[in-house]
Amino acid sequence: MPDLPDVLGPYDGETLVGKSVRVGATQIEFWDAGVIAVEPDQPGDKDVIFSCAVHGDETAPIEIVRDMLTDILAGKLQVTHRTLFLIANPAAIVNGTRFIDVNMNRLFSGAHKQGNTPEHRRAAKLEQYVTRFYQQQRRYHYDLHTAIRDSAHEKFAVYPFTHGGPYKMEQLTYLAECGVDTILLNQAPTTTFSYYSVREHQADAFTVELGKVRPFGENDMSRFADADAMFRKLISTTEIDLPAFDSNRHHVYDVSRSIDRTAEDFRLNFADDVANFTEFELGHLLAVDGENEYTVEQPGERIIFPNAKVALGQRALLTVVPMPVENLKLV
Ligand SMILES: O=C(O)CCC(=O)N[C@@H](CCC(=O)O)C(=O)O
Ligand SMILES: [Zn+2]
Repeated sequence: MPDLPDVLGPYDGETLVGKSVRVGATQIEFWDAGVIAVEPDQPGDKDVIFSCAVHGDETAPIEIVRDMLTDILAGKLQVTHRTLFLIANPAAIVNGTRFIDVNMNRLFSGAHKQGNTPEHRRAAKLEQYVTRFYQQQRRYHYDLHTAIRDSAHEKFAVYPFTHGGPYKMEQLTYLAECGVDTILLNQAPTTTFSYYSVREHQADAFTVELGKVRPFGENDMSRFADADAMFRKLISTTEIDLPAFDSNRHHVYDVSRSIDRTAEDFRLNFADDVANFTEFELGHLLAVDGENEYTVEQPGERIIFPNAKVALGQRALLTVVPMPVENLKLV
């Protein structure tokens, strides 16, 4: 298992916390371990957050963030817009696990007040850092992840619940340019990091799934080239020149059901290697939660994020149904 400094370069923060360095016309401040604010002297009108390692074993996003930081510190990537990098759970990275005590991506929007583990405390601090950071009117937050399973759509993003608000064509196009051609529309409030930024800070925020979880050293970084290039473009260009919105580029799925594990004897009725977005026929038994059986209720219903090992009371499976892009309220 690599030590934190090996995987993050100098960004573990123990030596840098409270310090700042100057690179050209940019100040780089180390607010905390894994919390790095990049402040151009004459910033543009966007505030951009990239977070990674909300799940500590999702290594590709950590490498993408590390490489951006390395290039910023070397003066090779010039930042135009204020940018905050959040390496959310360094302890879980060192441990090589999704989390230490609890899943951090269930602890935002105040849910961290329900406990006192290191993850609860870190989630509370991350909220404070986000609040401290956002100043401009145009706010963005891309919370970068990789998924446990293979996926029929390798790259996809969760569009947090908009409370009836429209979906932004510009954001869908930006994500498609990143290679993220598939969007899940969440239809309820959650305690995820991306929903927190949407709800509390009116940011355009997304959970972005960039591929499959792999250990450090096993990521094929060429698979992230488009995303990496667009992330860099976002922070270094005053206004990105995006192509016009094209509905044919996007696969959209509506979240149909969120199935929680409530019983000790929870099981999924399909194999561990069944990929995200796999469709089952109507009536197929998907999961058994104690006395309750969950079967496919709608034609075209597909599974996503299945995980029988989640803690009691947590989401063990989502189901989604395809939605024609034409049905979306777009702006
Ligand atoms: O692959 C999996 O089963 C989990 C991948 C993952 O961490 N997904 C996020 C999605 C967050 C969201 O719904 O916005 C999570 O479960 O936290
Ligand atoms: Zn994740």
